[in-house]
Amino acid sequence: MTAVGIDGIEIWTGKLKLDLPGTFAPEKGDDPEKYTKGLGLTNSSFPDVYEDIVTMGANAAKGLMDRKGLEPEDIGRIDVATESAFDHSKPVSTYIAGCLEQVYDGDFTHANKGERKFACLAGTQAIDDAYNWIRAGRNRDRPAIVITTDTALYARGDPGEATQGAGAVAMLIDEDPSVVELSTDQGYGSKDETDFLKPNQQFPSVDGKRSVQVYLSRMREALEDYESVTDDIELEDFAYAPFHTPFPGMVRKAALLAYRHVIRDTAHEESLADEIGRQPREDEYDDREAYEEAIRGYMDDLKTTEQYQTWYDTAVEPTLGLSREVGNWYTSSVHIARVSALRDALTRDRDFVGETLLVASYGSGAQAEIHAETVREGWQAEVEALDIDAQLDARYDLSWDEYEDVHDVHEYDADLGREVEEFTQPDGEFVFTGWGRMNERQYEYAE
Ligand SMILES: CC(=O)CC(=O)SCCNC(=O)CCNC(=O)[C@H](O)C(C)(C)COP(=O)(O)OP(=O)(O)OC[C@H]1O[C@@H](n2cnc3c(N)ncnc32)[C@H](O)[C@@H]1OP(=O)(O)O
Repeated sequence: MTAVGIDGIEIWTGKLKLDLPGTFAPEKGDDPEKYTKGLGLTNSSFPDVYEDIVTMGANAAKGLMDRKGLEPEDIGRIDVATESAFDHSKPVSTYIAGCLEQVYDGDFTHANKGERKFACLAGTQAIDDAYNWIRAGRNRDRPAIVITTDTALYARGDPGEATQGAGAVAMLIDEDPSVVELSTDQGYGSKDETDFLKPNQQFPSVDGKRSVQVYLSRMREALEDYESVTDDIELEDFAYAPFHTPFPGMVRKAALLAYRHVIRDTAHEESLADEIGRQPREDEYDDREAYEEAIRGYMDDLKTTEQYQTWYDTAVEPTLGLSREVGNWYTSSVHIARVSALRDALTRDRDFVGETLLVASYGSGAQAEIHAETVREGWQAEVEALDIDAQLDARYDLSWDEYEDVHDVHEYDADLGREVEEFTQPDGEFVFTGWGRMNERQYEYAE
């Protein structure tokens, strides 16, 4: 079977940044370490006044097409995953295709376009759709572009305000890919949950603490479902485990839970037994409460062991590099975790072809999905081509007052009563220019 997977990746960050420990924490009266150590975040990216989900997505897609030498006629499909859409009918992919048609000869008339929604999981689902379309032989030898793009903003004063972010990732899905091949095996954990939602409103209604528990429960189910279609997972089989990362502290919790699950009844559990005992088994306890108490105690001990720390530092910590610098990018979040892992492998000059990643995606509402990806010949050149470090360095550092203005600019219903000037100069990129006669958003390419 011909390999199908990710052939190229491009990232676009919002061009502004908010320093969480330095600017946000003092205004909130918080200890800066709540951000750096607790949540695990240093900065959040924000969109400048002329940026939105369309400009960020189109800029990422243009970067990808230029680097891969592609024209519109080469692309068979454009899918956008977002939970920040501003239009209930016209998909964001049509706005993005319209942008791209301004700068390329030819058009995307022939391309199938769509928009995927399942909170942060939608990007992974859009990759699945493209994979299935290629596997079904309906692609006429053409690749798909999958774009994940979000402005992850929360209402001012919501606890989620600490975990905002904005950016986009464009990925080329093709046969014989140069970055990773996707596995056919997948595991799901899916339930109707009311933890994070936006019923006809821009900013989410969030039960933050519950959303953390829902994330962990769906992940555990997805892991069990994945194991039901594959052999039991062996820790040694995976070089990295990129998770959906709303904030790195969330992944710290998920990784510990996954590790405990995976090592049960293995030599790893035995080798820890002298130090922290064996894992509690439910049938050894009178009731569920006592069992859960024992599990919590075991987890507290487990996270301090050298064995666990070594695995975490090798397979998980390196996936959090970009997230710490940009915050939550919703649909893009697991995809920048994958890129962070690949960048770590590059830094370490790892002999990486044929190694495997265990990728764990999640969307509120709620569903988790787990699958494996195998690193392909060519990954190195693709990762070396990314210019995300330069983009991060060039971000404008917002003061508190400027942050308040930027939040208002991007809030649909806020009435500032004055113009807010842009903080950066557009340079060879798509920009938002205003509204048209049917209230559509309009864009231009700024040379
Ligand atoms: C949204 C998605 O993308 C989908 C999902 O993944 S859902 C799962 C994640 N949920 C979200 O991201 C929802 C949006 N976020 C939120 O609602 C909130 O930011 C939150 C609930 C995650 C945290 O809110 P909070 O109440 O302000 O923070 P709080 O729990 O007090 O502190 C955060 C962490 O910092 C730690 N901390 C606090 N002060 C600290 C300090 N001075 N030093 C070190 N650590 C500190 C806390 O102990 C806590 O860590 P643990 O959970 O490991 O104990």
